[in-house]
Amino acid sequence: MAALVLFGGGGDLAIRMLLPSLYFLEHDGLLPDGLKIIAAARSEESREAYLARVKDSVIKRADGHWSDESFARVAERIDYVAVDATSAEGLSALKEKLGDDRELTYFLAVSPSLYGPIVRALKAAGLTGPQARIVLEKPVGRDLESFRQIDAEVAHAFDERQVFRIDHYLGKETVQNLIALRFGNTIFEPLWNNLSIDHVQITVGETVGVGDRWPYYDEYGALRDMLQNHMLQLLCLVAMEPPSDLDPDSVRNEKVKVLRSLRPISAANVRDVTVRGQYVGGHGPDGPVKGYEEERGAPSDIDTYVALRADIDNWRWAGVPFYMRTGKRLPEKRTEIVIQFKPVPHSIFDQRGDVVANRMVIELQPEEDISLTVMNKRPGLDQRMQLQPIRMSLSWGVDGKGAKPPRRRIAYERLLLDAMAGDSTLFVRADEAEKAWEWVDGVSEAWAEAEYRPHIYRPGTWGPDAGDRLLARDGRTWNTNDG
Ligand SMILES: NC(=O)C1=CN([C@@H]2O[C@H](COP(=O)(O)OP(=O)(O)OC[C@H]3O[C@@H](n4cnc5c(N)ncnc54)[C@H](OP(=O)(O)O)[C@@H]3O)[C@@H](O)[C@H]2O)C=CC1
Ligand SMILES: O=C1O[C@H](COP(=O)(O)O)[C@@H](O)[C@H](O)[C@H]1O
Repeated sequence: MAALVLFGGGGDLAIRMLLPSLYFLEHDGLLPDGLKIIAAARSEESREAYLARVKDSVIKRADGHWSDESFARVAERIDYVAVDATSAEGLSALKEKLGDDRELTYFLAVSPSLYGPIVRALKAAGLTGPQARIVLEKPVGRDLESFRQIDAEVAHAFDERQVFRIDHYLGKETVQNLIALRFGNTIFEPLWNNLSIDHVQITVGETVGVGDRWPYYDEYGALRDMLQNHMLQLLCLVAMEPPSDLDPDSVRNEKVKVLRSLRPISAANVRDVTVRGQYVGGHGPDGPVKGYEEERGAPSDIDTYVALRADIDNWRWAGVPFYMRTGKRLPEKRTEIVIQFKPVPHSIFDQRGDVVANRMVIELQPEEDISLTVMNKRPGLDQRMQLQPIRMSLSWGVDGKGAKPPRRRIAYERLLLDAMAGDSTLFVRADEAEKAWEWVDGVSEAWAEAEYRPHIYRPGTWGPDAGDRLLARDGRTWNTNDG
């Protein structure tokens, strides 16, 4: 029989994301027959109390998709067990519940510092084996060295084919749609290079602050929390060469090549090509909000905002900057990739400013959409032809048939199914994570060497002014989505 064990089953990620994902998979009849779900954490909690917490969380997310029957079915699979997962003895209650089950998927929704100890304990308890799989949440480690240490510990008990390093951005529908757009169509590929593309922007804006997560966040900052993983993965999917097929290794080989081509950033140019920021207190959309240092209760040099210019040194992308920015307490929850095409080489229209360069916006949040801005003629009998930019959306259901868009899935739904089925295409291979850490370590070392402290920014703004100057220096501006 198969079992999914959620270590950290009582924590924020599990309650807010993983259990609701499992409910939706149950609702859609996609969970494997007979699958048991065992939530494991140290706190003593009855199964009933745990299920009540899960139910509250699912109801919050269900939004028109709640079903008592579906919840009853998923609840039947769920058990809760109090364990200290860092020692073989601590795992005895779990071992008992697993009995003879050997098709085991372990999901480590715990602090990365526990990955090594938990893997050691699983091995010592005899709970590893060729049919077991382990899912590791990001970030694995906080730099290249700690990544390698954790990876070596994991490798004592699991082969690479059994290890699933999760990056939930890869489970987002639009991210997979980007693969479909690039490799399921012929029209974009001839344009997808430095001949037609001026630059690329990747923005991940969040309105929330760090809040209670500061003990974790203060060691990682925006660079390690978001850019090392989610944002570099997005960059890889935009920039990679077409893989020969969709096999996990074919895709991941191409992503690694991109990471290897990233130009290192050094202390000599770090102030020109990167920006660090940290929010202070002020007014958010719902009233006054604390600054990061007030939340943390002490001064801190950590970045809650980072923006940088990445250059990919290969034939396709030479001279095309990839600008990336992410931060907490920004004005909008917005995740998007902007492909900015070059302007027309010569305008035949009266005023050059009439012609706006084409732009493709791949929006992941708040809406999922891919749109292309093209120029067309403004209707009318004006003597001089008037142009206007038109945004064509490739959204679900915008095909004139008025189809109702499918429910927007939680990214973890896809990834949980894939991990249990052993499909690692949408997971991060060890060498990808290594290359990403190597590049990001270069940035953080350059910050340290150049003694680059974060600029402050007010909540509800798009970060420090230096973030705008990063693009202004190259004669460009961030996408504002207002036309
Ligand atoms: N929260 C989020 O939105 C996201 C989180 N992540 C990653 O997911 C992981 C978990 O994060 P999050 O849920 O926020 O963290 P939490 O602190 O909310 O949860 C951690 C969980 O681990 C359990 N735990 C701690 N020590 C042990 C132990 N020795 N044995 C068994 N269980 C233990 C805790 O329960 P108890 O104290 O009862 O043992 C708790 O259930 C982290 O790696 C984080 O970086 C990644 C993306 C987003
Ligand atoms: O991994 C993380 O992601 C979330 C943002 O995820 P999203 O799917 O809502 O965009 C971020 O808030 C968190 O700091 C980080 O650890």
